[in-house]
Parts: sequence; C-alpha cells; structure tokens
Amino acid sequence: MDNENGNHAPPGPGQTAPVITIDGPSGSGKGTISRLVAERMGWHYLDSGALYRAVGVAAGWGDIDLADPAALVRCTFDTVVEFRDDGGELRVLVNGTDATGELRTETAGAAASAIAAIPEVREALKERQRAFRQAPGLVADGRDMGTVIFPDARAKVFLTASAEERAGRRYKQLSDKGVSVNLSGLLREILARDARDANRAVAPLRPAADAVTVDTTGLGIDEVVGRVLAVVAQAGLVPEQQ
Ligand SMILES: Nc1ncnc2c1ncn2[C@@H]1O[C@H](COP(=O)(O)OP(=O)(O)OP(=O)(O)O)[C@@H](O)[C@H]1O
Ligand SMILES: Nc1ccn([C@H]2C[C@H](O)[C@@H](COP(=O)(O)O)O2)c(=O)n1
Repeated sequence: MDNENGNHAPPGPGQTAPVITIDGPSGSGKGTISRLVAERMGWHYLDSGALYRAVGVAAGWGDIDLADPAALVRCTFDTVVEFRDDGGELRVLVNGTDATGELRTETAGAAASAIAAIPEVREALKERQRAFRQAPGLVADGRDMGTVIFPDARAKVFLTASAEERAGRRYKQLSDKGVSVNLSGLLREILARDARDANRAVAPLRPAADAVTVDTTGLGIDEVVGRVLAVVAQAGLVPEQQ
C-alpha cells in the first residue's frame, strides 16, 4: 500500500480491519466525537495525539530540550505508552505512571505539537499507531490519520470549527474543571498550534483528498455525531448499536 508520503507498507496483522479516520485542528471535537462513534460502532479507538503528548510529557520529565531533535527521537523510542479502560474512562500511563491529567494540559499539547514536526518522531510512532487496527474495526483521531497512517480507511472525516468557537469550547472545558483561563490567551494558543500543525513539512494538518469535511461551528455534539455516522453509513459501515 502506498501512502501520501510515498512509503510502501506491506500488509500486517489486522490490516484488513475497517478504519474510520477523524482528523482536525485542536478543539474541533475529534476526541469527543471519535469516542462516541467508536462506542456506536462497537470498535476500538485510537487517540493518536495522546502518543505525541506522552512523548512531550516524558521529555519534560527527563529535562530534554525541545530544541534537541536527536534527544527527542531517543525519547520517543524509550517512552512506553499504555492505554487502560478504567470503567469507561480512558487512562494513559507513560512509562508506568498514570499521566492522564498531565497529558491534557496546554503545556503537553504545545510540546506535542513541537515534537510532532520532527520526521523521525513521526516515523517512530507510525507502526505503534497502525497496531491499533484490530477487528472489528478502529476509529482513529488525529491530524494525519486519513492522509498518512490509514490512507485506505473506509470513511474519512475532517472536523473543523472556527478558531473562536474552538477557543470557547476549551474555555468552557477548563472553567468547568475549575481552571482559571483567559479566552483571548486560549485563542492565541489555538491559532499558534493550528499554524504549527498545518505548516510543518511532514504530514501537515489537512483533509485527505477523499475526506468529508464537517464544519461543527454552531453544532452540538449529538448533531456532529449524527453527521459523522451519516458519512460512515454512506461508506457502507453499519453501527453495532442503532
Ligand atoms: N460540537 C460541539 N459542541 C460543543 N462542544 C463541543 C463539541 N465538540 C466538542 N466539544 C467540547 O469541546 C471540548 C474539546 O473537545 P475535544 O477534546 O474532543 O477536541 P479535540 O479536537 O480532540 O481537541 P485536541 O486536539 O486539543 O485534543 C470538550 O470539552 C468537548 O466536550
Ligand atoms: N496524528 C497526530 C496527532 C497529534 N499530533 C500532534 C499535533 C498536535 O498539536 C499535538 C497534540 O494532539 P491532540 O491531542 O491535540 O490531538 O500532537 C500530530 O502531529 N499528529
């Protein structure tokens, strides 16, 4: 199978299991929507951003300079990431330590975004991501799921929303957790992350040529799930729970 980077990947175990990819910028709702779609399908779920965030967190723990690509590549190979289902809640262990909360911080997101621009880091994480492709199927969320990691996915969605709406969602998410935040600061962070993710040389954030773009500005979560499930149905995939 040739992907958009021109690499030739031989078929591996589980590679025939169907995949739905949900890519998009920060705060577009990829994680929320992917989890709900995976639940409806009765399929596995991959939060690919968590892998990049885990490397960012491990680099922080090891005092590794984000401007030292060689050390970051070594850190990527050395970092063990485990996903655990804790009564329906996904927990992420980094080198054996539960880092679920730390992974969701803006510091971890910004570190992940910087690290994700290093081609060798992306290469090192490729097979780890593809290993999630198991029967009965996989819903994968990220930036390059439809373009690079699973170019043969059965259904591809690109979720988007205005930067202002995404900043507003993040504001609410953090305020609900009791974190004191500033809306204009969040908007600046979102715009900076969009620019870094979309302008990097390798696997930039962009819709796959065969992706359906869903603009979620002004849409509620249930409405977005409905639209994504319509794309999934159009691809001939049937949810487990109707
Ligand atoms: N359509 C929607 N309407 C309102 N709020 C939404 C919608 N989709 C997601 N949210 C909320 O927005 C916040 C961010 O969503 P989520 O974490 O799923 O985004 P994301 O794209 O995965 O972000 P990131 O890439 O930074 O991890 C969450 O609090 C979520 O509940
Ligand atoms: N497939 C992916 C997933 C994530 N990244 C990078 C870029 C993001 O800014 C950062 C954090 O991701 P998030 O948890 O916000 O989805 O990780 C990427 O380059 N490719």
